[in-house]
Amino acid sequence: MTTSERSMNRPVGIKLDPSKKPVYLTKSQREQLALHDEIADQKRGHEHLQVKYNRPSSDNHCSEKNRKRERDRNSDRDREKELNRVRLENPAEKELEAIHEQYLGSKKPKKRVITSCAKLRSSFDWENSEDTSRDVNLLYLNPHEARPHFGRGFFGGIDRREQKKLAIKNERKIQEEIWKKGGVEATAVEAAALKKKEQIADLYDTFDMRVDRHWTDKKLEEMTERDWRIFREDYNISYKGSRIPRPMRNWAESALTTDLLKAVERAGYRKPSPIQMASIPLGLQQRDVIGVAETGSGKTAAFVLPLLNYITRLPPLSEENEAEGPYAVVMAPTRELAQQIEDEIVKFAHYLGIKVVSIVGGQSIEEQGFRIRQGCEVVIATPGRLLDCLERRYCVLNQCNYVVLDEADRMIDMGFGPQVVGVLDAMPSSNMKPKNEDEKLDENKIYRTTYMFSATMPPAVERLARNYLRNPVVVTIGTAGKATDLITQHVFMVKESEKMFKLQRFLDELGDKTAIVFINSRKRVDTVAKHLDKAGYRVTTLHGGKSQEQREISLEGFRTKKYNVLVASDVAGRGIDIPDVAHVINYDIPNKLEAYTHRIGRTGRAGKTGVATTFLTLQDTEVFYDLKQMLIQSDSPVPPELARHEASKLKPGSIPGRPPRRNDIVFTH
Ligand SMILES: Nc1ncnc2c1ncn2[C@@H]1O[C@H](COP(=O)(O)OP(=O)(O)OP(=O)(O)O)[C@@H](O)[C@H]1O
Repeated sequence: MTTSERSMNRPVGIKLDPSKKPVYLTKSQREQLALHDEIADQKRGHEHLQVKYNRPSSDNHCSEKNRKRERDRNSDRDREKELNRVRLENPAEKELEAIHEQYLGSKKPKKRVITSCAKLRSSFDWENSEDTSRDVNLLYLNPHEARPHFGRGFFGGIDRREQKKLAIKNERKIQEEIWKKGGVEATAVEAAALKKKEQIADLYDTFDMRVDRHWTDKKLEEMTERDWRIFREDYNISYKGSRIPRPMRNWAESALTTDLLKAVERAGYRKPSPIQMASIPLGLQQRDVIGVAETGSGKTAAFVLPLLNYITRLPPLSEENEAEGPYAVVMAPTRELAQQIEDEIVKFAHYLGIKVVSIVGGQSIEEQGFRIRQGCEVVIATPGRLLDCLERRYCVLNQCNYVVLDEADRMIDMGFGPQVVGVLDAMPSSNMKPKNEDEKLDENKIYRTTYMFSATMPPAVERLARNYLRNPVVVTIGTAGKATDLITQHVFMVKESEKMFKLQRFLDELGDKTAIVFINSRKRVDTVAKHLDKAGYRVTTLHGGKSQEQREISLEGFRTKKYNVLVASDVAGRGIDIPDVAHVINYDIPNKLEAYTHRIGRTGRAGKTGVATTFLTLQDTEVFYDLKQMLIQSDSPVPPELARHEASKLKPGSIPGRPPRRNDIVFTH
């Protein structure tokens, strides 16, 4: 290009005349000049190309248009930059800009931050038509279409059975092609794996996605994951733990021995209760279990049956090993409960011919020691007395690998924690399960199995469990700590002086039914019982201040309905199973709500309904909050005096005058 040609196209304001002296150009003028020349060159080149190929193709035409647009945009941007620069050289403009920046923020473009996510995001610049996967895989060729199959057991109209089958068919085809191309043959393992997958896919034909049958109509092998989920929901069973075996749906499906199943039938237990369904299979696999279920829901059989099943696996006691102690130990907080568990074990061990000994306070320790040394498979004990026996060497636990802590929280609450730990430490530790929860247990090996059961599980028990249980499974039926829905709860706000009169009114309505009246202190138990006795009621008492013999006579008299009112302290609050108690009356409310749950649980047992009445005074503020929550939770009426009392609105231990937190502040205009 000649100089004259160039000068003709110069931008306005920059004129060059070669005949005149050289002109000084500023930097910006030089830049402008260079840009102009560059644009002119490109334009010419393009015109040249167009002439060469005569007519531009539509694509070329498009891209040329785009390029032109891009060039225009660039020159606009340059012009704007230049204008800004000139403007900012002016001090007044500079000041204006600074003020603008101060109040309205900088106009400078923000640097774009590329997040790590954005870096990884891939963008494909190929088109659908370029996708080659459809040549190889039929699945892509015929993408699955949703068809109107609603109401026929398919999810969202998708026939998963067909989908699964097609997927495995294609997988086999592709795999075979790969083998063919590579000139190799499938190994037996690979072929078997493919075949197995096909078989699994075929199974979809018979069940799984179909919801036409309820789980109760299905055989065990037909149960799908979904059925098991519904089953657990139906019985309110929830688990916490790993590698959990399936619950049992009925006795026939359990792995209990025939003798035990016969004993279950003999006891009249037609169907297992939810806690039994969930925890018996766990016990049979020697898993450690923490079982939390409502009062009267059959927890005793839930630990007794796996315990007896375990004993049947061991050699019968002989002269050689009977001095080594029992095979299993059950600990319970009270003597009455220990004796009740003994009865339950004897009931289920009917066809096994095993010996059970109970070791509780109030009886001769020497005699108890003698009975153990004579040989027994199971010992039921209160922790204090058992530790005493162990320390005096009346008995040893050299071959005991099965331990049950019934009402574990109560034992800790009563201060028996050290004794429980002492007994656990006296057991052989060589058979503890591996700490690693992924390690599979050897079915033929004997491990130490620990069971903990209660209707309530406060944190102190969880601490004990952490130290002595290995990878336990926590089985909860319903809501932990909640009273069973079979009990109708009433709470009355009364004055202390009104209690006796009101109690008598309730007892008058009993007829031939039975009632337990709970009172917080032994002394008051005796006083109230005396009063009722004088008034002509058939009353007996039970508390820790009575001799063992008196306690047994009282309980037996109440069981046989010789007496229809039992006035008792908390000794009778836990575990005691007396059928058909119609009414539980809390003459005094216990100072902990867990005790309340257990006390009222003496009624409404084994599927029967019951009534619980509680007298509350204005001095019992300690439990107001928890009691109100409990009543609300179980849809029971809350007396208005309790509902509006300040103590029922604030959890004990929380600070009423706490300054409001940031989130609590409400701004008003
Ligand atoms: N599967 C069953 N079928 C029928 N009755 C049962 C079944 N399981 C337990 N029972 C009966 O239910 C009653 C309560 O059982 P159990 O004493 O074991 O309850 P629990 O859960 O231990 O109660 P608590 O928490 O008060 O100790 C007992 O009389 C028992 O015989």
